Order: sequence, then structure tokens, then C-alpha cells
Amino acid sequence: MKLKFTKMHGAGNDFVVIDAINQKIDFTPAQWKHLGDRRFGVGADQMLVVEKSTRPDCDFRYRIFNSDGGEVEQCGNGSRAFVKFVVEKGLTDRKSISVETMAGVIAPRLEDDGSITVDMGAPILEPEQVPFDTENLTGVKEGRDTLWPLTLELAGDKETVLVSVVSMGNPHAVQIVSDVDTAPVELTGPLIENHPRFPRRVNAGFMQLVNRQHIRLRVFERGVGETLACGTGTCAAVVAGIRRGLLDSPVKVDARGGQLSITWEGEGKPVWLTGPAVTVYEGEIEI
Ligand SMILES: N[C@@H](CCC[C@H](N)C(=O)O)C(=O)O
Repeated sequence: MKLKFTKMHGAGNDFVVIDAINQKIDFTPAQWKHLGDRRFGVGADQMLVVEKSTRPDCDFRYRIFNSDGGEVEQCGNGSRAFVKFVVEKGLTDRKSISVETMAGVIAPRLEDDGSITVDMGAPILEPEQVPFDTENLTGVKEGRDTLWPLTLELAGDKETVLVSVVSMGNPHAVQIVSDVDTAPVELTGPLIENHPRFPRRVNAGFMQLVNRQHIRLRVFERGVGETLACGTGTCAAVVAGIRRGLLDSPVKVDARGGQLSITWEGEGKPVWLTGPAVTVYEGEIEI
């Protein structure tokens, strides 16, 4: 079939966005992987699918596929691209929508100045729900957070890193580093992603504190590798920093591909993610 798609990005985290309301989509994991392939397909970190929702309280259903072909629960930068896409394509006449995801309902809003704010829902902080296996593991309390030791096997050597575990619908392990530019993201990212204590694998965040309202962040994403920005990773890092008593909301986050901003009032409250979304081009591919 000939698939119509739109190439978009949010702070450099790039997407193939597909209208599955007006096109019939039923792809295998291998076909999703092909679409995400930068050499043989279109190329993107994630493929985002726009569907009708079956829930009466939601305007759309939003499905997310990583470039490895696997379907995942949530994508924050993608949710900004999602609302821009449905408005630009005339799929809704509302700029503030409710969207069903595998991880619950989120609410992106397209402002008149083009910026987008998303209610990403409340973070999940119980390790077993992240999910993270704490059996026979002792955590270190810091503020309201617990830091968990993760032992990594590095070419025969063992190294332990302390991580906060947070779910924004999808799992995150966040550690503090002194300098994101020299952090071993490529080396330890895959080891954290596939650490046996995370049964569904994990997104690995590396956060540098600039001041109490400003961080720099790199994320090695599950099923993708390092991306230029990760929206849910940004939410998770700020939640971890606030719970550790190191950050105060609102927090500005510098990713390699742009700046995002997070507001969070604390436990049980939703995380608000603000940032850009850009349409790059429209395309068609035989698949
Ligand atoms: N880029 C994303 C997250 C996409 C999913 C992630 N790789 C996972 O597997 O959980 C974002 O902006 O949140």
C-alpha cells in the first residue's frame, strides 16, 4: 500500500505521524521498524498513529511505536506533535484535546503562539509499578526519593550507579552526572536499558543540575538509542530532582535538540510539559 505520512519533530525527537482514521493501518513490528529505519525507510525515533478513540471522554487514540518496531505506552514530545497534526489536518476544530494512550489519558493544548502544553498525568513512583524489581536491594533515601543502586558490567569491571525510578506511563531510570557532555551515555545507556531489574526495559536519563530551576538532560531511549530530546524523560528527571530536594518547579530543561519546560506541584499532581512541535514535510511511501 501507499502510506501517507507527515514528518515532524519536537526539540529534535523526530516522528513519522500517520492518520489511521482515513487510512487503514495494520503493520507488523517489522514494518514499523522499516518505517523508522533512517537508511531503508523514512527514519524516525518514533512512529505516531492517530486513531479514533472508543472512550466517550477522549477525542483520539494515540499509539506509539519505537524505531525498533515495538509498541510503547507513552511519548511526551510526540503528544505535542499529535495535537499540532490533528489541528493542521482538520481532524478536530478544538485546540485542547483529550487523548487515550496505552498509559491513560493525556491532554495536549495548542496555544495561539504555536507552543504546546501537555498534561502528562501524575508520575508513578512505586518501584513495582514502574516496573523495577527491588528484591534484596537496599535503596538510599534522599529527600522524598529513594536512590537505587544498579550494578553495571563494563568490560569485566563492575560499576554501580544510583538511579531514581519513575514512570510517566513508560519506565525511566534517572541519574545525576556532573557534566552531560562527558557522561557515558552511549556506553552505559544500553546496559541500563537492558538491566535485568527492569522487566520491561527502561529509558536511561542523565541529568546535570545547572541551578534549582534549570537542568541539562540526555536520554538513552528504550528501543531507540540516544535521542535529541525525550519528553517523558524530561518529566521523569524533573520529578526525581524535585523529590530529591534539588529542584523547584518550574524547571527549564536543555536537551540536545531544544528546550522544554516542566511544571510539577508534587505527589499526586500532574506533570505539565511545554515545548515546540514542528512539521517538516509530507510524504508517501510504499509499504
Ligand atoms: N521520545 C519519547 C519517549 C518514547 C518512548 C520511549 N522510547 C519508551 O520506550 O518508553 C518522549 O518524548 O517521551
